[in-house]
Amino acid sequence: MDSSLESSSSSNGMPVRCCRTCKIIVIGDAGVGKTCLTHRFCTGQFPSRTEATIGVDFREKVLDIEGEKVKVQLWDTAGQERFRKSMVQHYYRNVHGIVFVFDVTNPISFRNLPLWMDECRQHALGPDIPRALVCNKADLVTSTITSVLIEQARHLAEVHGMSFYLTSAKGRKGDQVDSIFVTLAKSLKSQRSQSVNECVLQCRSESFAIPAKIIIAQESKKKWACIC
Ligand SMILES: Nc1nc2c(ncn2[C@@H]2O[C@H](COP(=O)(O)OP(=O)(O)OP(=O)(O)O)[C@@H](O)[C@H]2O)c(=O)[nH]1
Ligand SMILES: [Mg+2]
Repeated sequence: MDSSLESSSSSNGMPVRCCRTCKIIVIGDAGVGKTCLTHRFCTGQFPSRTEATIGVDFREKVLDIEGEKVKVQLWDTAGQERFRKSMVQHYYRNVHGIVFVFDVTNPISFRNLPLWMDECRQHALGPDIPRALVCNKADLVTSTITSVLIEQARHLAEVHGMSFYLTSAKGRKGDQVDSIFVTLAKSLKSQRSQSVNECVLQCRSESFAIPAKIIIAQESKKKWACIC
């Protein structure tokens, strides 16, 4: 799916603003809480019941990032192999950000993280794409075993240059859940600003053979596929 340029109309029918769309995929083993996390972020609620995701579920939320509207489009993917097989190619197309999730009560879901990272690499998602590692179900943390797992996860995140979050989709406060997606959207925005700045500098230092506006548009497209 492509990112898109959206516009809304004012009362006189003129477009009044546009909104960048960023695609963030949420991946990890079955049952780790991907659906609950994305649902919590978009609605503020923990779903009363969920079923295994089949293929993908889409959720969206428009954020105001430093005065700019950014539509965060979440791809809540299926963890079960049989429900994701036919969709994998679509998951990894035009991705702007990645959220890896594991369940703190399920060490296997932690040990499987390298497989999810490999799948990203196989689909040409490089380390330049902002990513987060989420240790979910923090409300169930009880023993030293889970504390050790959390420290290992923190280390893994550091090694791979990812931000780390200990969250509960069920907890009373949803701040940490919000932070995952808001921080990713912010880093995408700053990444884009940087690419535009680099571009402007490049235009200044080169011969202006190509109009600056066109180069900026091309650079922006790489990152967001949408310029306003
Ligand atoms: N206690 C607790 N339970 C959670 C939390 N997040 C999810 N769950 C429960 O974990 C189970 C699986 O949650 P889902 O969000 O459906 O998991 P998923 O990763 O989307 O699973 P698939 O769609 O099969 O890949 C459900 O019973 C949820 O209620 C959490 O933060 N705390
Ligand atoms: Mg799900």
